[in-house]
Amino acid sequence: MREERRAGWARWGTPEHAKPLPEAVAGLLKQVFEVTPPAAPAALDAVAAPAELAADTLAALAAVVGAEHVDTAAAERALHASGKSTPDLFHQRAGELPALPAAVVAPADHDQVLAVLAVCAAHRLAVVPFGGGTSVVGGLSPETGGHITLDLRRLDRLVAVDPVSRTAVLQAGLPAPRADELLAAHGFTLGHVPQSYEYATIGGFAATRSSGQASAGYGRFDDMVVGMTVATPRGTLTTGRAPASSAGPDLRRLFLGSEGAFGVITDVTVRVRPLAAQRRYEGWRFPSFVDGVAAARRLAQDGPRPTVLRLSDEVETMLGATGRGRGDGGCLLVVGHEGASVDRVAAETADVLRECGGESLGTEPGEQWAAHRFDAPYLRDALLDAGAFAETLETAAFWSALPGLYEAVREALFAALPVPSMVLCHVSHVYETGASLYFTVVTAFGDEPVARWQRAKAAANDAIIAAGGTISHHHGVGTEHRDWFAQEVGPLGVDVLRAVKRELDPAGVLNPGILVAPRPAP
Ligand SMILES: Cc1cc2nc3c(=O)[nH]c(=O)nc-3n(C[C@H](O)[C@H](O)[C@H](O)COP(=O)(O)OP(=O)(O)OC[C@H]3O[C@@H](n4cnc5c(N)ncnc54)[C@H](O)[C@@H]3O)c2cc1C
Repeated sequence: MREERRAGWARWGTPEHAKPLPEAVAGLLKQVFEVTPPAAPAALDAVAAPAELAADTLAALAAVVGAEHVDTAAAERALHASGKSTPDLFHQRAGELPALPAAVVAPADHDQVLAVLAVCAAHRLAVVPFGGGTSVVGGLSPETGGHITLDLRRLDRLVAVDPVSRTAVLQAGLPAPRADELLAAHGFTLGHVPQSYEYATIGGFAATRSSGQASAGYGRFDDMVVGMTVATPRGTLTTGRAPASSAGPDLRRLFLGSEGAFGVITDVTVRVRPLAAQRRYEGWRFPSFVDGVAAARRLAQDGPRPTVLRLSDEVETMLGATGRGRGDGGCLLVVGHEGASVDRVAAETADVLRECGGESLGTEPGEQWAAHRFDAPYLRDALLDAGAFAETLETAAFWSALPGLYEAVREALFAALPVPSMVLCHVSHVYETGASLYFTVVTAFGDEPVARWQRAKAAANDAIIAAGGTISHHHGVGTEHRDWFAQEVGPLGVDVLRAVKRELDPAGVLNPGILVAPRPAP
């Protein structure tokens, strides 16, 4: 994994998994967007990283985890300085990392995590938990740098499986594919498949309240978590001792989405499901996005509930970004069924979709989507190599607010972006009461691509709050959404979160500036 991470410097995947741009897209970029390929990315080994930690601090950390697990090499620090948003990739490509850690520390177990936190509290040293490093909201980049990164890669065991209750205890640093591999040996799966599946970890999913592509059937990661062990500078907290409880507020919920600001999640007890006996993915065409949204709502509210439900708007359908565009207009809905009664559920779903005005395109578009479900970030690499910027943002709202939110975000983006730019959207997570919207923006770099994106993103964030959406359905808050998150929860909400943080992390060393801004000095 460490070699793979090196190979993934300044891009999403490793070069051998790179996906070339389709010729038509490459042509469009040159002719319409007039892009020119940028300079090659800075080499990882060229990143300068002067030593920053005092000898006594390094010795205290080494005494806990062993000197071989405290890495101060420049390359290792650079690889842990940020996540994988497009602005992160720009910083990496430029070799300029605003929040370089002073060391990367890799504890072996929960007790070592606790002991590292004690060292950090004693030395007033900021500490950033690091799972798969796939954050897209600045969750790994506190404002100052000079912190230590707590890389959880050695917490990589399946601790226990309870086949009777259908639960499993997974250590936080397990990457999702490895967690599924270990569970498969017991006949189980998580059913959690975000687009970042190849690299993201169990602890990261819990810390960010992640949501996967099959959330319609398996639920969000929040729904899967039945318990957690959390190391804090004040000691250990264990949450979740029964499937349901009315014993006070649910402390699990306090740590789900806490993004490393309240503690370090060291293991997660998850609900697991039997491995799917059958799978079937189909494509359906709807005359318009409005019609497709109405069909998705009908299924979400009245059933039957497919495992995957993914509706592209007209532009995304045309570009075939999440499935195969048919070139004959309308919107593509991908419907996936996994489990034991696929044929029955597929037939019942088909009846409903037909009633809602859908036209079956057979299994080909659905199977195509499934085969290419992880391609988009690789294509983003290819776009960046060509000189075009591709970045995403997401939100969610109640069904009644969804059409207004869709229009408001598109308008805000178009007003802030240069001409020509493209804005694509899909719905990929549905609930009885509402759904998510996921936007993709494609535009040329311009002179200052990061500033260009920041302006567009700020305009979209303002529009989201004004139109009644949440600032994030599944990417989290990090530093990038912090100001809008504060508007969403209000000043009292921020104070409550600060009070929790103060209690668990009195020295304020855990992920400072992530989730909530530090309290201003009196
Ligand atoms: C191309 C791409 C596609 C993506 N697709 C999806 C998607 O489909 N659905 C989705 O939900 N998200 C998606 N994301 C966002 C990201 O993958 C998720 O937020 C994921 O849950 C992060 O997991 P991670 O292990 O990489 O965490 P990291 O990026 O390492 O960390 C994320 C945050 O959690 C904290 N953290 C990590 N581990 C722990 C821990 N054990 N204890 C406490 N705090 C911790 C970190 O400090 C940081 O603030 C995508 C990202 C990319 C780059």
